[in-house]
Formats: sequence, structure tokens, C-alpha cells
Amino acid sequence: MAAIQAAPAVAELDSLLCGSSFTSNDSTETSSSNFASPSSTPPTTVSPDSMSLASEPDLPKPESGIAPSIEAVIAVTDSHEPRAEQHASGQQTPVGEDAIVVAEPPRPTESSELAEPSPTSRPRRARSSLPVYNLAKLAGTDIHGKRRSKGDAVVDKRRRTISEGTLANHDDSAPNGSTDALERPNQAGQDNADASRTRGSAPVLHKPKSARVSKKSSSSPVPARLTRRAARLSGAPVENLTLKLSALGKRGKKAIEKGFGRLSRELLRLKDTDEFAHIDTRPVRYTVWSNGKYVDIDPSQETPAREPPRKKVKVDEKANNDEQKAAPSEKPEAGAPDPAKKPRQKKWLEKGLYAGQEAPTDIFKGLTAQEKKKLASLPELMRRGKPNKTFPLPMYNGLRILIHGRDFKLPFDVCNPLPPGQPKPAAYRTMTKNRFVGDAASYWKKTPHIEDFASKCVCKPEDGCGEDCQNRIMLYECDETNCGIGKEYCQNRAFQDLQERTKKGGRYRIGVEVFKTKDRGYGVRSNRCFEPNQIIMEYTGEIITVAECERRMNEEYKDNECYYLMSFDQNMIIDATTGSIARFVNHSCSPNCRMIKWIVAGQPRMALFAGDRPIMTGEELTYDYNFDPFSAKNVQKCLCGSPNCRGVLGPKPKEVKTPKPAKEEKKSVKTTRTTKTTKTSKASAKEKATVRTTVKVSTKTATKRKVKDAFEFDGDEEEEAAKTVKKRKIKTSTGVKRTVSSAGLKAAKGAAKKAAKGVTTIKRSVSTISVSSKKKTGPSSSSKVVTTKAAKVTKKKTTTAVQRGVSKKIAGKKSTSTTTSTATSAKSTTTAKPKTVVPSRSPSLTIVAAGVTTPAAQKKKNSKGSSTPVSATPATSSSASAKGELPKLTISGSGKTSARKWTPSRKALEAGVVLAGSPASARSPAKAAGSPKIKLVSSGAK
Ligand SMILES: C[S@@+](CC[C@H](N)C(=O)[O-])C[C@H]1O[C@@H](n2cnc3c(N)ncnc32)[C@H](O)[C@@H]1O
Repeated sequence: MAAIQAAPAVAELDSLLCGSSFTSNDSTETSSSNFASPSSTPPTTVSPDSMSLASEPDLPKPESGIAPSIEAVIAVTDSHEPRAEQHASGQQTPVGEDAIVVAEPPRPTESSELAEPSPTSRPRRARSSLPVYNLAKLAGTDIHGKRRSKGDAVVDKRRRTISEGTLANHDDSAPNGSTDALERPNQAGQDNADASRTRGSAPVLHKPKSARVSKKSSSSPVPARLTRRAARLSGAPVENLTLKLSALGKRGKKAIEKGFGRLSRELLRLKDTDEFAHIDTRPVRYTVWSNGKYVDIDPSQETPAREPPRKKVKVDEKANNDEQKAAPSEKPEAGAPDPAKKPRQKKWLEKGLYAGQEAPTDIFKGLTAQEKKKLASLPELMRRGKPNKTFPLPMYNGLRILIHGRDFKLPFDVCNPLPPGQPKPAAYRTMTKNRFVGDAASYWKKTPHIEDFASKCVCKPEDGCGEDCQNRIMLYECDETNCGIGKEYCQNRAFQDLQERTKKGGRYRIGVEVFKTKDRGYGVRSNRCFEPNQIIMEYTGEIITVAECERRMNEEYKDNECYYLMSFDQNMIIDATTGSIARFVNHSCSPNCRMIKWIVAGQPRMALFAGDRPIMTGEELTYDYNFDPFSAKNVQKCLCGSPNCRGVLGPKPKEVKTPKPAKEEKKSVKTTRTTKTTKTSKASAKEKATVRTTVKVSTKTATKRKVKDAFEFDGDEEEEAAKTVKKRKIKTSTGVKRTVSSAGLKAAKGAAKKAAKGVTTIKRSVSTISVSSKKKTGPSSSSKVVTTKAAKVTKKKTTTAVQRGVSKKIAGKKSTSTTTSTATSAKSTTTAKPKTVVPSRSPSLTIVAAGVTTPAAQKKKNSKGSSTPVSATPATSSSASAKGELPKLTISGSGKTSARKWTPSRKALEAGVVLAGSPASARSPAKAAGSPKIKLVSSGAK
């Protein structure tokens, strides 16, 4: 079968054959001898094809040597013969073998047609003397079927008339045309090369494409690739066949070109090579190889030097080129040292921790007589041998320390996280952003601060939004909308800095880690240093309404030892049970941090900031909870261990405030009302920052009860509280409460507006679980206002710049200034209790975090009943409190253990915090007339 496919190719190639093949008609050659032998007899087996040659019973004998191509064709037909016989005998042909030829099975009808053409068929044009061949059949393309038109056999149309001469040299002697056909392509090159000598080439039978393809597929014994490679390596000039052809006559040239045109592409590409023509230009080299390596037996032999690897050649060439470029005329002498190449000199590290601190030659130098004496008595410190310059001791400082024998600790400013395997709190979920839960989202006013936020600070780039920045003073973070100096200069973008810092993660960038304290549960420590006032981490969690908070405390957290609830904004609470690790920060009466609420992009956010001094690696982070337990049973012993510890987790002691005469106050209010009270003074930078407009809510009664209410818990308390509430209720009406550090004039503008609109209360306070005001937010915050107001605006020394900035702003807004609104509220106040400045940077926070009732507290409670735990009473004001920076922290008491009613203390009311330890009646807003609706019932303390 393969022979049949290859046969047309053979025909092609044979058409290119020249020389002896034309002349040789030796039919005795076997198929094997046909291979690559120009003198061998081509496969000339000619036998009548039962199919296509049926009409040509007798093929004329070749007369001349110009019919090799025809020989091939005949070989094809010869190969068909047994096939036809096979079919005739009804034998099955193996598929592999018959793939192509079977496509032309013997068709009796056709055969009969061919043998005896029907009267309707076209008469043959061929002369009877010439044989007619069915080329389609020969080529194997007739397997596609015959097209017929009007009964006319197409096969007849496709017949070609071939001149008699083309049938020359058909030889029956070639027994295996297939083998011959396979091998011939290899001969083609040589034959083609010899074709230049051809004078008369035989016309080539038309070769159908399929046949060519089959020729390709009939793998030539010598792969084309190898041939190409050989050609490349030969290095000899390639003969140009075109030149050869030009020497030919027109006819010969045409024949050869035609022949090439039918060569496969690969062969065509190679047609001009020596390999193609089998021309050896190099002598054969015998090489010896040992273990896969070339062994050069006699290097003196004339064998050409081995070519260096290509890459090396390139490099050398490049180097040469460079050299030539550099010095085209001069050539460096062989062996002379290259001036460009200097011996490499080792570079030593000259800078480093102790580099440059060589030990002094005289180690006694600079020491006192006593020290010298001591050093002499310390032979181990005496210098011996060569000084260690690689890593010498810090001689200037260390030696003295060593002499004195002091313990010293190297400062470690680098990240020093705890080793792995630390006890960790039970699985807790972290949250890096506040998330509203339940009704909180619907009650949350999304843009309460936006109005204030609309104005820009007046800082210049050189100011860098420092302490005088009015945004900073009012705890508004700068951004593109409210600050004109840009990110690169502005220093008032703490939350943005924090985000930037922690974005990539990593212990150092985050800078904090939870650890287990000895006696206070878990805490947070720094594992890096923090600058004073630097932001450390954000306090995030779920923002919930008071009602939801109450529910959680009663249901979800009832068995908890700790609550992580902190009052937030708009009467909402942050529950950090799912939140950031800031919830693990413990309380200290001398804290190193502050929890501060800022307005960032119009929204309140809470974060822990370093205090006034830097924080070192490994320090525990603490802030003052300003904890308000409201009930004796909630009082916990403080274990902060600071010298000025208040003893219990209690409220921050207030500053001792000197009451001012009412006249003065009125005057003050008046003055502020006319907005001419903006007094400027050049004070210290700290004081500048404490521009605070404070409007505090208080009553005389309340003031008296201030501390008392917070801790007293007797049977009459409820009644008394009710009275108080009533009293307060009377005095309610309108009021502006701004417990936060001033909240500034900005907010006051808004307040003024709202007051003008008849809004009864405006409160911008961190202490959220507020009893006062707010008719707007959550359902539980709809209580009637209990507070009555005395308003006083105290403006502490402000810088001109700030004042100007603020007043400008106000002027720009056409607002009546803060004091206008406060004055309004002052009107409704029966008793005005003046108060001095409140917090500086920190807002008053209310944490609703119920801790463990310590055994001590429990004992006290048991022994004293409901009496006030003395230890809970704040003693003196701490330094921190003097700055007014402490947040309010309120702890909820255990309502489970008490059946008695409990009402919020005056303190709670003032702080805007209500925490009920709470019998159901107290929790019911309906029952507690005038009492705030907002009550947190903590039942979980154990
Ligand atoms: C918000 S949690 C702080 C994290 C807590 N230590 C923990 O392990 O989850 C507040 C509770 O920690 C405890 N705590 C914090 N500071 C304390 C202190 N200085 N003395 C005693 N207990 C403290 C109290 O039980 C408090 O109720």
C-alpha cells in the first residue's frame, strides 16, 4: 500500500532523474538495489492494470531512456494488480494496508464501461495507437468518487493522452515498486543536481496533490533536518543551481524547474546544498571519544582547531570590539598587565553599631582616680592583646559601667514580640471597622458632623496642622476636604496614618499584642515604641443601640466576667466583644495612653493614643477608664499598681472647681452671646490646645449628690432618685450639652442653628448612653431630658491664630457663635453651676464594661450591705485628671443579685450615662417616671 502512495512521488522524482537511469533498462535489479543508485534500474514493472489500464492492454515497450516517470506510473498500476485480484476474489484487505488503494475498488460497471464503452459515452479522443491512462485512478484521487453529468463518466473526461514515449522503460522486473518508491526521494537531490546535465527531460505526469502529500508522509529515509544540519556544517560554498540552469536550454530548464516545483518544500529548500547533491567538501575526520568526551589523539595533526563555543566567541568579539574602539591603533602587548584591571581591594565596614569606637590606647584616660583604682583591681577589664576592632565593646560608656558594676539594660527599640506559645484569650473575632448591628444603622445620623466638617482649617504648610490647628483642637481629623495644606505637610491625620502603618500587617507595624497579665486577665502591650500622642490602635466593634446593649447584657453576656462595651456617639454603644484588640486594654490610674474619639471624615471613631510620654517596647498599654460603677456591687478593686491608684475601678476625680458668682457667669454668658468674648491670650502651647467651650449640665441638688448618688444604695434610693428626677424634669426644657472637649466653635455653630430651629437639645458627647436629651435616636433614648442647664463658656487662653481662625470660620458661616446657643440654654436654667474647663484632648467616654466583681468588693458589699464602698470614692485628682483627659467609664452592675430598684445617679445623669443594676421595674421606662429610659442592666458580673 505504501508503495502505491509513494509511486506518484517516484514518478515525480524520476522525471528529474538523469544520466544512467535513462539509459539503464536493467530489469534484473531488485528493489533493494534501486536505492540511491543512479545506475540502478528504476522500478519499471509494467503490468496491465486491471482497472485503469484495462483499455490499454499492450503497453509499448520503451524505446528510449526518457521515460522514467512513466515507469513509476506503471509501477503503480502494477501494484494495483494483485489488489484487483484480491477484490475480485472477495478477500478482505487489512485496513492499514488498503487505506488508499481500497478507495478504488474494482467496479464492475466501470470496468465494463471502460472495457466496453456505452454507446452514449463520448468517443475517445485518444488515438488508438497511444495508451490512455486514468490518472485519477493512478494518483488515487478517484476515491472521492466520480462526478457524473448526464450519465457521462467524468473519469473519461479526465483521461489524458500521453505520448507514446512516456511509456518507455516500463519494466516488469521490479518486483517491489513500493520499496523503490520509498527510497527514491533520497535520490532526488542527486538526480536534480545531475539534472543540469540533462538535455532532454521526460515530461512529467501530472501529480495530484494527494499523491504529493502521501509522498511526504511516506517518510523519507534521511530526515530533512539532518540533511540541513549537514549542509550548515559543510561550510563549503553552495552551488547555485540557478546558474547551472541558465546553462541549460529552454526545454531542459523548463523540465527541471517543473521538476523542482513538484519537490516537497523541504527538498526545495535544500536543493542548492551540497548535501542535497551529496557532495562532500570536507575530509572525513576520525575522532576518538572516551567516556563521552572527545579525545584529541594528536593535536599536531592538521585538524582544524575546534570552534569555541558560540557564546564565548561572542564575548571575545565584543571585548575585542570594545578594545578596538577604545584604542584602535594600539594593541596591548601580550602578557602586559591590563591597566584597567586593578587588583580587587577588600572593603571593610566602617560604619555600624560600634565601628569607630576603638578602645582607647590608654584605658585609664578620662577616669577618675577612684575609677582608675578600681579598674586596676579588675584585671578582667584590663586590655590584653590586640584590641577587638571587629566588634569592640562600647568602650566609652561601657567601661565605666563595668567598673562601677552597675546593672544595665540595653534599650531595645526594635520589635520585641512575645515568644510563641503565649496564652491567648478564648477564640474571639476581630473586626477592624465599626459595624452597625440591628436598629443602630437606621437610627444613626450619618452626617451629624458634616456641617461642621465643611469648613477648612487655616493652617499653612509650615504649621503642619500642629497644636494650633483648629481641626485638631476640635478633634476633627484633617483630610482633603477640610485641610488645605495637603497630606505631606499635615500632621493631623492620625487615623490615616494608622491605616497606612498597619496596612501591610506584621507585628511591628501593628505594634501591639495581647498578653496575659498576672492578675487582671488579659492586657495589651506594645511591641515597639510609640511617640507621645501617637495613635496606637482603633477601638472598633459593633455599634448597637442601648436597647440592644441591654438585651445582650441580659441574655448573651449574662455569664461573662468582662464586658467590652463602651459608649460611643449618638447614644450608641460600641460592643467590642467582636472588635479590635483594643478591648483588652486594661485600666490604670496612671495610664500611658488615652482613649479619644475623633471625627474622621464626618464620622466619629475611637482610638487609643499614646499619652504625653513615649511608650517603650514591652510596656503594658493602659488608659483611665474613668469607670463609673453606679453600684457598690460593681465596684472592683483596682490592681493597676500605680502610686496614685484610686483603689477601685472608679470614676476619675473631678477637678476642684471654684464656683464663680452668678453675676460673673451671667456676664460671661452675655458677653459670649454678643460674640465678643473671644479673648485671645498668648499662653503655652498646651493651653492653646485647650480651647474648650464647655456647657455642663448640673443642678445644685445634683451637685450635692454627685458622688453620693454614685455609690449610695439604700432602700430609699429609688424614691429619692425619683424625686431627683422629678426635680430635674422640671428643669429640663432645652439644653445644650457638650461634654467633649469643647467640640469647639464649629459644632457650636450647628448647635446655634439647631437651637434657633427649636431643637431642644444638642449634645455632642462621647458619653453616649445618655439620659439627657435626644429625642431623635434610638427608642431607648427618647427619654425626657432630665438635665437642666447652666451654661458657661469658658475659654481658656487661646492663641490669636486659633481665635482668628475660628472667628473667621464663624463669620464665614454667618453663625452666631457657640455661645449663642449656650446662652439660650442658660436661660432655661434655674441654677447655674459654673464649671471650669473639662477635658483637653480626650472626650468623656463612658465605658459600659462590666468587670468581675472582685472578692474584696463582694466582701464589702456583704458586710456593709448597700453602703458606699469608701474605697470607691475618688480621693484626689490625678495629674491626668487635672488635664481633664480621662474618659468616663461606666460599669454596669449585676442586676441579678439585687432585687432593689436602682436609679441612675446624678453622676450618671451628668455624665450622660445610665446604668441600671436593675430590677425590671427600673428598667421599664413606663414605671420610672422621669427616669431615663436608657438603662443598662448588667447581670453578668460574678
Ligand atoms: C475591658 S476589660 C479589659 C480586658 C480584660 N482584662 C480581659 O481579660 O478581657 C475590663 C476588665 O478588665 C479588668 N481590669 C482592667 N483593668 C483593671 C485593673 N486596673 N484592676 C483590676 N481589674 C482590671 C476588670 O475586670 C475590667 O472589668
